[in-house]
Order: sequence, then C-alpha cells, then structure tokens
Amino acid sequence: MSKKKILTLVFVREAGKILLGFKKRGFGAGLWNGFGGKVEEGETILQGAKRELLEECGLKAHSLKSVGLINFEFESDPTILEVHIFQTSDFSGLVAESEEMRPRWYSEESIPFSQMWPDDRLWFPYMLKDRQFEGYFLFKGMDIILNHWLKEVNLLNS
Ligand SMILES: Nc1ncnc2c1[nH]c(=O)n2[C@H]1C[C@H](O)[C@@H](COP(=O)(O)OP(=O)(O)OP(=O)(O)O)O1
Repeated sequence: MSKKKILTLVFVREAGKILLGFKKRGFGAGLWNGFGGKVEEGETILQGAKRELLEECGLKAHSLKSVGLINFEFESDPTILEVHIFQTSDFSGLVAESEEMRPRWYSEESIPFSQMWPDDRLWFPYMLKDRQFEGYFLFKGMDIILNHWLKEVNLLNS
C-alpha cells in the first residue's frame, strides 16, 4: 500500500529575478531548488511552507500564492511525495545561507535547469507565467522520468 508525505516548495520572485537555494545536504543535495520540506505534525501546509522558507534562507513570507501541486513517485518505493508549490513577492528579512541551503538570486532568463531536478524545466514555464498547475512524475532514481503528466488548473489561493 502507498504512503503519502506532504512537502512544500516555495519560490521567492521579485523584479524578474527568482531566489534559488543550492541544497547542501540530504534529499536533492547538489541541486538548485526552491525552499521547503516536510510539513510537521500540528502545522498547516502554509505554516510549514513559511517555516521552511525562514529556516532555509532567512526570509519571512507575509503571504504565499499557490502555484502547483505535484505528486512524485519513485519506482520500487511505495511513498508518494505530495509537493505543494508556492510563490511570493511579499516578504521581509535578509537572505542568509543556512546549514541546508546556499541561496542565490537568478534572472528568470538564466535559471540553471541543468543543475536542478529534471522535472523543473517542464513545470517552471507555468509558474513563470503565473499559471497554476497539477502534475505527476514517476522517477527511476533521481535522474530519469519514466512517466508524467501536467495540466493547468485553478487552485484555491491563500
Ligand atoms: N522532483 C522534485 N523536483 C523539485 N522539487 C522537489 C522534487 N522532489 C522533492 O522532494 N522536491 C522538493 C520538495 C521539498 O521542498 C524538498 C525536499 O524536502 P526535504 O529536504 O526532504 O525536507 P526537510 O524537511 O527539509 O528535510 P530534513 O530537514 O528532514 O532533511 O525538495
């Protein structure tokens, strides 16, 4: 039987730039990504997203917009990762490196897709156009997408 883990992923965008973090350890280490992680017991998905953003790059999000929802599955692993993706331009604080992430602003024209999860280049175009989406990816290891679908949807916003 499959289990589900609920995770968040937050992108900070401002003036044509996007803040990415280089993951220094753990799952997805060595890749650039947004900021996020597992939702803890007793917190809502939004609370989890804001907490991870603050812990990983020092920024406090005052509001978050829902961007996407992706279910990730790995061949021969029954755990499904349900990742809730958000973006924000409504934040305060100073960007700071953490134990887990080294943050860096990128122009939205020069996103380093070759050093990111391979699914990112497929769904980033929705986010960059402020379109909401849902999707599913089945991975073999961390590099090979065996199957996927993506579709534009209307998600409830916070
Ligand atoms: N395929 C893919 N593309 C883009 N982003 C992701 C994936 N798979 C993923 O898991 N992610 C995202 C979702 C989360 O933001 C992170 C993974 O979170 P993780 O570091 O495992 O969670 P934490 O709670 O911070 O981990 P620990 O503190 O327990 O190490 O990647």
